[in-house]
Amino acid sequence: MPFSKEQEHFLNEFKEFILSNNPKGDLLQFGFNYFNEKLANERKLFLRNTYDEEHDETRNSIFKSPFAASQSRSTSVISNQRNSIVNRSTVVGTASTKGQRQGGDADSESDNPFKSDFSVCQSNDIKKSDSPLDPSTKRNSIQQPHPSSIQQPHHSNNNQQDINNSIHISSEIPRNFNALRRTSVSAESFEPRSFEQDWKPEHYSEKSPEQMRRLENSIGKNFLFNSLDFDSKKLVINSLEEKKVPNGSEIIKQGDDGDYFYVVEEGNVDFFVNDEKVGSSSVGSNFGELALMYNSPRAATVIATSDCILWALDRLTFRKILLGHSFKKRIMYEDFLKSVPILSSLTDYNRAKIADALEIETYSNGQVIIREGDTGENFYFIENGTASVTKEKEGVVAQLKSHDYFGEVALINDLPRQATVTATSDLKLATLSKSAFQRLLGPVVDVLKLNDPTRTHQH
Ligand SMILES: Nc1ncnc2c1ncn2[C@@H]1O[C@@H]2COP(=O)(O)O[C@H]2[C@H]1O
Repeated sequence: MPFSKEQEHFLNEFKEFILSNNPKGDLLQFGFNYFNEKLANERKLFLRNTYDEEHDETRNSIFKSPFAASQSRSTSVISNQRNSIVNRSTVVGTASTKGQRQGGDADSESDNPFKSDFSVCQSNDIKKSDSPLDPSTKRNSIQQPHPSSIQQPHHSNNNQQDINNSIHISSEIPRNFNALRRTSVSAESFEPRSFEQDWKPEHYSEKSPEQMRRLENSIGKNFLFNSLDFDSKKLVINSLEEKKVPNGSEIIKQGDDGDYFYVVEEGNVDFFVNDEKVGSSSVGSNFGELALMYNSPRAATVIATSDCILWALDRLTFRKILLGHSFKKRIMYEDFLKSVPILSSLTDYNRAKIADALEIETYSNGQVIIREGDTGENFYFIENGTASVTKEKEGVVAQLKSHDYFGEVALINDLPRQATVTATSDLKLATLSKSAFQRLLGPVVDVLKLNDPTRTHQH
């Protein structure tokens, strides 16, 4: 049977790529990288397209997404800053009179989404033979040499051409290529719409109406789930598997392939990168998303530090449902947050957590965002546009532009707002609540303090 046009094109493209890079040695790794990169780009384009569709009400808006430059579809992402994602019942903040707000608050993650009496269980006890949660598993130090950093798809900076041509794979053979070969690439296509009719997750098990109500009550508050429409939420709930994990178990091992994403109903876990503790989390939190999002090896080892009840979502359901919705902000804000100087010292993981917590506000030229003397509730990054900072006694004291931040002084010093900030163009802001600011910007607080514009006045 002859190849179809599409198949022929596909093969030719790969052939050309091999010819132009002339890889020597580990061809399999080379091929893996090529297709992994393609998959990542497909995902990114998909997310942007979905974002476009969701935001088409303001296609003519003049606000620009930080990712706009990456699109030759100049009317697409650029023009999509709708004031709230109302149609999907995902709104957390409604449009305020000050500005318009959209997005979810990952802060709600810190609420206990599982606090209700939780006897809804699937009796999916962990299979000893193949489960990463095998309670008999002892914590081993990691044998496999492994890149400590989180592997992420390459993101060239921003134009459609770049996206299409962003496969820049070295033809050099990785020295320890066998040990480092990543095998977790997933062949699943990133087209949620195509499965909606017939696709059922592998571990799908209908919950009773009573179980459903209780599960929905408990996880509905988690930011991961409150962005889902009714059908997707039902699918996710029916796909969750309960995992009981004894204290001391290794739930995830750094370097392994990603199989499940976890939400903690009960108990505490610690995270280790290269055997060094990097954090911990407890009730209502979630983990294990990175390997599934980026098709990369597990970035950390996760150990239960008490008996835990976890809800696990399989990789495919995670990718098909949650990735397209709940983690969209991570993908959308990844490049932006990387390019904000104050955040450059943070790890990718910390920036991802910030992206989860961001909310978007839009203001028109002339609108006041914060007023001198008010109580400080939020911290802001300028995603697009300009603003001026004025003090009653001094007049204009600063001009702000894209990638600048403001609103930190009141939060770090526990003071009323020290100045008024006014939009001097249409303005798009990414904002963090005070609690998210305190929780997520801890590592950069010293730098914020050093840069505190009121510091010279105080000393
Ligand atoms: N500092 C950290 N670096 C990487 N992963 C972390 C960190 N802290 C917590 N984690 C979580 O540990 C998980 C290990 O599996 P994943 O790489 O899939 O996803 C990871 C994150 O959810």
